[in-house]
Amino acid sequence: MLTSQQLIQIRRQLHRIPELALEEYQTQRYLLQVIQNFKQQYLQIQTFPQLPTALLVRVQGSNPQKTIGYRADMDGLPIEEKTDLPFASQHAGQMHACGHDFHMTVALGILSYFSERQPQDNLIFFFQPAEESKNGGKLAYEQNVFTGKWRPDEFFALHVTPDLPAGTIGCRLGTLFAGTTEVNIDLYGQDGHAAYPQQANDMIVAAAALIEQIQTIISRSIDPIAGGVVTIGKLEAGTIRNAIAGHAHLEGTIRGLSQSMIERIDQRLREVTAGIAKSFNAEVKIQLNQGGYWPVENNPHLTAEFINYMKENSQVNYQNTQPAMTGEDFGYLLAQIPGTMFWLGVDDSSQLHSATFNPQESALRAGVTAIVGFLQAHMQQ
Ligand SMILES: CC(=O)N[C@@H](CCC[C@H](N)C(=O)O)C(=O)O
Repeated sequence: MLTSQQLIQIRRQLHRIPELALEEYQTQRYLLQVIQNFKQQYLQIQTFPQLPTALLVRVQGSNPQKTIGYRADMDGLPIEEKTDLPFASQHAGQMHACGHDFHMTVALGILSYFSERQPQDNLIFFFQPAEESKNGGKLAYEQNVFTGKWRPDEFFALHVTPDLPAGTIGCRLGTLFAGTTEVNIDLYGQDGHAAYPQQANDMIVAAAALIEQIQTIISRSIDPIAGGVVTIGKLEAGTIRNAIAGHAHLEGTIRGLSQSMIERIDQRLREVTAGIAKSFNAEVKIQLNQGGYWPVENNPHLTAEFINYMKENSQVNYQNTQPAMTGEDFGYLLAQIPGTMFWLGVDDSSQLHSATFNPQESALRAGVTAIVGFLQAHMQQ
């Protein structure tokens, strides 16, 4: 079984080599290298030409009643790391700023344990590409990655959170994470000289008006108790100070804790964008894409069992958590296969997706121990 020091070394190596969605080749090679050092007797490894960076590892159970899936996402983010850590990202402009290096390391820790102590039930570890964008979970499901003996009956996964003490497990019955819609908007007007605005149609001004209007969707169009989010995270327009921009491109994300909330916000965003396009005499192209980012709905039965185990185990620090507006394409997988998503605390003052995110590595061992314990107890149910 991997020692605490080995877990830290693995996490640091993964942290050095973040790769973007569907480009996780080096990450996959490294995972395979680590797994080759485990006892192979009960293991089977599968890769897929249709989703080449994905990786499935199956552990044959001794007396299987079911097949339990455990998923860890693999991709990093297009963020330039600013931590100054000795093991900081070696890939310019890319960073494991969402803790997927932790997710993979904890999965390897659990896998190493069960490679040496054959589990009663079968286990399937799904190392999933493309969680941050391009919905790798949905792609895997639709491309029949989980067929025959590779289909789990249940699925579990964690996400790290800087908001809980290191090693704390957090979870809740019901909805854990929001569903999200990816937003792409292009506004087209007339470019021209900065000195002659009357002869042009300025898309920077139109984009500014649109962004202001978008802020009214949450404050004026939806039930404040229900909650929702629209964030425009990227705006591109113009080339130089003395030219009027004829094109603006906006990217953002919508979040809601229910499908109906997401649809309501989607609809208002379309209406507001059409209104701005009309008032600025602009052409507009709007693309709203939910993909696999469905609300993460925990299965009542499995999640109650998970929470009870964590609460009753004196070695585990457990906290009930509120629903979060983060998204996850594990929501899509949980809509197909029952299961539970939960948090692992990593105690940091920087948030997820921050260039200074620096999770506490003591959470690795605590996470492995808590999850191995739960899986063992769950197999005896
Ligand atoms: C945990 C986390 O941060 N997940 C991502 C999921 C991406 C959602 C989707 N691509 C979008 O941008 O809407 C998140 O941003 O919450």
